[in-house]
Amino acid sequence: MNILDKIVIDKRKEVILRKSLIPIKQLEQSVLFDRPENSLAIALRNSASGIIAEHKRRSPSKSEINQSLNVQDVATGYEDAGVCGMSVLTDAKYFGGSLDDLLIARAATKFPLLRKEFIIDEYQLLEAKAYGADVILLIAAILSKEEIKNLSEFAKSLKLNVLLEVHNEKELQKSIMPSLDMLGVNNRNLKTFDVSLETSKALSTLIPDDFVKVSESGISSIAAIQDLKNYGYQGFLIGENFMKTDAPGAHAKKFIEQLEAK
Ligand SMILES: O=P(O)(O)OC[C@@H](O)[C@@H](O)c1c[nH]c2ccccc12
Repeated sequence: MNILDKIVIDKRKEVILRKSLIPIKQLEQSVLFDRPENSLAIALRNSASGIIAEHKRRSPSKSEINQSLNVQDVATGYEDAGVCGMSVLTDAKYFGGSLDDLLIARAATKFPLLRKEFIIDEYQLLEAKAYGADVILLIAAILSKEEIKNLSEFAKSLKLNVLLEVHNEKELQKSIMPSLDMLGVNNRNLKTFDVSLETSKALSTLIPDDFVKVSESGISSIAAIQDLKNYGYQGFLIGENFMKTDAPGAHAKKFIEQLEAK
């Protein structure tokens, strides 16, 4: 069994437990529930840099990245840096994140927030909304076409943007549908952890132009972004390169300045 299978098995158990602890009604009563759409897709289309910066303490591929930072400082640092939006890992077991991280980031900022999670159930979309997310991630490798359709349509009804993540042509072919806003290509194979930016390049021509194209993972240089822009990418999801430093916001700021100077 690969790591992704393990994560999904644990996630199914976690969602059952969460549902029994917090009823849907309570999530819907969150003061954050009725917020208007705050579109990451539009922010990316209008941006010169297209950076989405991530909060990630650890990961199965890297174990520890940074355990000492405070999510509020990271969030305000990223917002000051001028990134288009922030991705917040909320999985606890494998990534050391939580829904409270999302809530803290929401309280501190106004830019679009992505709940970075292994979504398998509509309940997690209600949680995302209730804790302040504007965008959700759907991972094609763990969902059927039917599930992608149902979850993305439900997300749209909650005024959440949808970023659909693929890693190969087969996942892409089953996923293209109008209820998605952005198509992300993960350069990291979540089953083996191999990373190659060639994955984004190879899949770029197969993504219809009406979706904002996002390249995810393993991006650490200005040159890589310039290269990916030539393949039509408008969004660049960067985690470790910023999070491994003692001041992710300051590093994101410098990175964006260099990018915009080119
Ligand atoms: O830290 P990196 O290599 O810059 O990657 C960030 C992000 O793309 C990565 O964390 C990610 C992409 N898709 C995911 C799905 C689940 C968990 C994590 C991810």
